[in-house]
Amino acid sequence: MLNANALQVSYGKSRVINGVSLEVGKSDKVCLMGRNGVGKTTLLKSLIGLLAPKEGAITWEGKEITRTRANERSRMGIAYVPQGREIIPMLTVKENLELGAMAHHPKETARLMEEMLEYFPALKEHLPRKGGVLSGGQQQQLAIGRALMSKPKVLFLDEPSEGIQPNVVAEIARTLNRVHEEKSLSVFIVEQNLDFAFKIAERFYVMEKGQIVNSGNTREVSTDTIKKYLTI
Ligand SMILES: Nc1ncnc2c1ncn2[C@@H]1O[C@H](COP(=O)(O)OP(=O)(O)OP(=O)(O)O)[C@@H](O)[C@H]1O
Repeated sequence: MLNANALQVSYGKSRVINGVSLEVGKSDKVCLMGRNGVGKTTLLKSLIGLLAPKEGAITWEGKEITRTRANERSRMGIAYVPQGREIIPMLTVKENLELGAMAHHPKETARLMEEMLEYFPALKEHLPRKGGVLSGGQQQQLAIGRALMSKPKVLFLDEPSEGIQPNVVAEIARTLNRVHEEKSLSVFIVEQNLDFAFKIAERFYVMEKGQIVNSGNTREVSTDTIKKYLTI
């Protein structure tokens, strides 16, 4: 479904992604692991259209989208939950969720909201509250809910477990697996929390210094092998 081929991404003269190729299939569940600063967020931003690669190509359902803007990729079904969540603190929870449907599916907002609250019932009682007053875990659920309101085919999440209580992290894993199951949603998670990532992902990629250095099936690799890449 989404293919990246030999991507190179730089900030000015500093090259951060150096020849990355990867694939996210239909109804796939993938995690991308690696230490701080190896380029995971940079790679994600280039896949969703926030950073333009210097070299290489990205295709979506067979069509080249390397220079397609993020907004257009969102219309095609590519959604993104950024690191730090980026919910709008002064808008209510309901308004934050509505934003997800506004760009491409405004007429379906009510139906999508109902569906979303099925997936995240904990948000129901907070709908009239300002997003900024929610706990970190609730804000993460809100950010995922908002992304799902855009009816994505693939959801990219940047470190969704960061700074969140273990019970909420487990609930987020269950919900993502449920949406995957019921909607054939593809999920691509950037993570450093191995347990969480492996509760969801069927495949993994590991990055070091801007390159993919290991990949495979999560059931066929020992967690110790992956941990070696994550510890300093
Ligand atoms: N806007 C920017 N301008 C210049 N350099 C940047 C910028 N954003 C990131 N970098 C650099 O690019 C490298 C990769 O950063 P990136 O955030 O992609 O890594 P990461 O693996 O996602 O790390 P983390 O786990 O800390 O989020 C780092 O050396 C970082 O300092």
